[in-house]
Amino acid sequence: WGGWDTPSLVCVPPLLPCPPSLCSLPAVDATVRALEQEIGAHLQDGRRGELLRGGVHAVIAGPPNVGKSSLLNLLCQRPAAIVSPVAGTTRDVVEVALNVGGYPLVLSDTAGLRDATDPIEQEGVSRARDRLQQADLVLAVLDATTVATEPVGLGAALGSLLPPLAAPTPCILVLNKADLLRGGSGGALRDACARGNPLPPTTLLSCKTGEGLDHLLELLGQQLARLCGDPLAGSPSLTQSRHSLHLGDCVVALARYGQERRWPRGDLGLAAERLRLARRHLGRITGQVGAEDILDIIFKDFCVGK
Ligand SMILES: Nc1nc2c(ncn2[C@@H]2O[C@H](COP(=O)(O)OP(=O)(O)OP(=O)(O)O)[C@@H](O)[C@H]2O)c(=O)[nH]1
Ligand SMILES: [Mg+2]
Repeated sequence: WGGWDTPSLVCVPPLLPCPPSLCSLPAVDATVRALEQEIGAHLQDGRRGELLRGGVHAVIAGPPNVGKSSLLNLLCQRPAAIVSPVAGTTRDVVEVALNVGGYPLVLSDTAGLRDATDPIEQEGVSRARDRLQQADLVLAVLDATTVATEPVGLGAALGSLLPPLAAPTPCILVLNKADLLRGGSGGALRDACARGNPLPPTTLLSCKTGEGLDHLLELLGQQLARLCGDPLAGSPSLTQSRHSLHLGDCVVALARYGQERRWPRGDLGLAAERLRLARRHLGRITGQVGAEDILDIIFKDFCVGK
């Protein structure tokens, strides 16, 4: 110790490596990695939160006159869609919101899928195909009195009915007009429904008598539970796309922090800036919001000015 006139002796030498117990960077790296993985797992929740908030979009599809509109009316317990014996009755998409077993369902009735010649019906079929591409769940309806009675034939009928979908979409096959089945075909179809493979969950139904409705509701409940998960179990779901967006940006910023730290000559200042950005994206969800976020929420959720 040389007193006040020898300041170099009291400075901590800047180039000495910091003792492991004091150096916090590896701990920060590990925490950031864990956070990145945790947020990534939330983002991989299969849109469960969004489905719980906005409803599972289920589309009723099938050839004309098989009872699609009758099915919609049966499920919503009111004559929401026009039913008639004339094939090609439904043109526009008819949408109803329902609650099935506590899960929100947005059910759409669509025009019968066929090569229509009438231009208005063609437009209806085109809208039906568009809806199918956006569906979270498909209720494919066939006429039980005209289909093959063994699973392979039924699977082929289903395959030729549905257009190739953008993503693998869960499906329930409904064989309607069961009240009209004669002879042994009812039994054969029941066997096919029970056997499953290569069919999706399949049920016989009569929209006229209500026979098979309980089984259909059971299958619907199972699919909804699979799509939405149990909202009371596990980690909270992301119920708004805004949350997913900010969490996605946050993960990107955390990943860039990691890149900066792995790079042999990575810049600690830039790495810190990545963390600051990540924190800002999280803040947009947790309440540290900017003016633009407030406007966003007002216009999105409260519809002021629309
Ligand atoms: N017997 C019997 N008839 C039914 C059943 N479901 C529907 N129908 C009749 O089948 C006809 C067509 O029913 P819709 O519900 O309009 O059929 P759709 O598939 O919507 O027809 P499009 O809109 O033309 O594609 C109507 O006459 C219904 O009353 C059923 O379970 N049993
Ligand atoms: Mg219809």
